[in-house]
Amino acid sequence: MKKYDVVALGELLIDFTENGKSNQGNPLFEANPGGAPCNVLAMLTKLGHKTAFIGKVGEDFFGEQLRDAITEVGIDASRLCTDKEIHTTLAMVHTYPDGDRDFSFYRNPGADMMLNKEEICEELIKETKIFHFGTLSMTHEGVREATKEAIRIAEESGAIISFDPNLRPPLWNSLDEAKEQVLYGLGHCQILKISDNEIQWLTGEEDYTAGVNWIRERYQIPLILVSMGKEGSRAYYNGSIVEVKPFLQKNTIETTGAGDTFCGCVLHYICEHGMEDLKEENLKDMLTFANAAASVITTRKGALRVMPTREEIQNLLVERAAE
Ligand SMILES: Nc1ncnc2c1ncn2[C@@H]1O[C@H](COP(=O)(O)OP(=O)(O)O)[C@@H](O)[C@H]1O
Ligand SMILES: O=C(O)C[C@@H](O)[C@H](O)C(=O)COP(=O)(O)O
Repeated sequence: MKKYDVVALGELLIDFTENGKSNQGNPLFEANPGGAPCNVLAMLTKLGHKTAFIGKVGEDFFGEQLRDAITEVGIDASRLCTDKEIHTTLAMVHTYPDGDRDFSFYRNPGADMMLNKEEICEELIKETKIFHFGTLSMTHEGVREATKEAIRIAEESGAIISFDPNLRPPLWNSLDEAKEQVLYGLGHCQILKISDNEIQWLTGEEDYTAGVNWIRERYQIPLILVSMGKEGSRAYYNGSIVEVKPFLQKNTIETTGAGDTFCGCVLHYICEHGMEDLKEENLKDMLTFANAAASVITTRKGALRVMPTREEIQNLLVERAAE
């Protein structure tokens, strides 16, 4: 019996989310704990799963805030390292009127990039059913080596590997380098969550199914999820393709963390049902639950601390089914 359901590695940072204007008319920003892999764990923890995080923050005020936040939501933070010299990574989140967002990162360098191979705890990774990662931990050499070491251990111990590229182009020296690392991720995962714009960029295919076929001709990934923002999501599993419409909300304010919430719910479903022999009705249930949860997060600022409860998600499902 493994101790953890999901262990994730990657960035833990502060998302400065725009929140109104000061009396002088200057923009105000709210310091929300964020970082894609930890957002995923926060959703899983909310649904009752045992999770742990591997990453690095600075020995500073924001680093402490982040350690407190992930501990408070119930993620095991025993392998969250601190860097004495490099500050915690920060991201400014610029929100558009429809809730969509863009990031400006303050990471030159940032503490999340300073994680190194020696800090990877083999014992912890051996104790997880699922290992999850993205590509912010692959933008620079040292942390990339650490990520690959963690993947090696996870593979050796028979964990299911989950990958969400979360491509942030300004963080890469070149997009060719980004592509090379995304392809590395594809070669080492059994669950891929990829967004509409990422699959188009990676494969050169406008059509998502053609994009998935491009991936499948090169890599054997049993479960591929394409998240399509306001269009909902699709699951590709063996020969099945299932699409579920989104749960549009009247009060969407910003979509940061929607993809991570969605991904957390997919991993939740896999923790409960396994990866074998998923039927179309399973895939539909999984996507419906994940879309519903993700839509709730678009009505809240931040994500990590405010993940929906199982009850909130179920209430939304019941409410929409009755419409
Ligand atoms: N504006 C929105 N309203 C309702 N649901 C949304 C909205 N944007 C995203 N979602 C839900 O969140 C999921 C993930 O969002 P998406 O933007 O595709 O991910 P990512 O943040 O990784 O780019 C979507 O599949 C959809 O179900
Ligand atoms: O980790 C990142 O890539 C950026 C973070 O600032 C943010 O918290 C995030 O994870 C957004 O993820 P998404 O909106 O779910 O794609």
